[in-house]
Amino acid sequence: MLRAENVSVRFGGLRAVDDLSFQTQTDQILCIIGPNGAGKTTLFSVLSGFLKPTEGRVRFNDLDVSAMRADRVALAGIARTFQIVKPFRDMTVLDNVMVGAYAHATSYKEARAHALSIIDEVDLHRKRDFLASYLTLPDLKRLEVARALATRPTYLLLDEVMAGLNLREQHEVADMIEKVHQRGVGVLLVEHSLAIVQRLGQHVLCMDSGRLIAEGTAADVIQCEAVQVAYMGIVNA
Ligand SMILES: Nc1ncnc2c1ncn2[C@@H]1O[C@H](COP(=O)(O)OP(=O)(O)OP(=O)(O)O)[C@@H](O)[C@H]1O
Repeated sequence: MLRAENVSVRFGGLRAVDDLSFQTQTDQILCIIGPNGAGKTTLFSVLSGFLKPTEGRVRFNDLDVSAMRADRVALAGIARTFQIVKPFRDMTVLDNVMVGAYAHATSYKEARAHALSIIDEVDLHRKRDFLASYLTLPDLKRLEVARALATRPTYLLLDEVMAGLNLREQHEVADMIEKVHQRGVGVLLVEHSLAIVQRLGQHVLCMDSGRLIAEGTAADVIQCEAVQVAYMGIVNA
């Protein structure tokens, strides 16, 4: 179970996240939507230990994530990707994924075997010896997910992993996310593409100005008047 309890994050006078609570389980794909600046990435930073909340806390099973360093949170089982892909560009795909695999591996052999199984899972096996700098954007996204998966997460936090992809590429990445989820990894997704939210989101949260303004099924949240006004810019919804 991953639970945010009354989490607030203030940057000076700005409440980037404002008294937000929710919980999710590994059997769920949770999508977080909201307009630019709503606080989605800030919330991910809190959930993954990169940022301490000003108020409230995050619980991951019995652990208080808000009191832990980001590297400890990752080791405990929460891995995140970033909006802007950040691979080691002058390293191969395999070496990039091995960096993540060393989080739990005790030998080169074990790290390599685990990295290869993850590379298979994300369909990058034919490109495992390519330098990351030679990958296309869709493959860079796969690599980003692979690097996170290599740390053996219980929860995988994907921040706008579809950004910059066309609809076909988005659905290919969605296929990969479903496959990962089916083997028991909890998935949290910050997503702008409503087609993907409708496909993947078993539970959807909508944020606006740091606050949670709607929560429920994708259909319910997308039809909610407050969401249509805040997110889709529909006046008199
Ligand atoms: N380190 C920071 N210092 C000051 N303000 C910040 C910082 N990080 C984020 N903010 C502000 O907090 C608010 C929430 O930002 P955040 O990036 O979490 O939103 P978001 O919903 O992820 O937006 P987007 O969809 O554009 O990525 C914004 O007003 C942003 O400018």
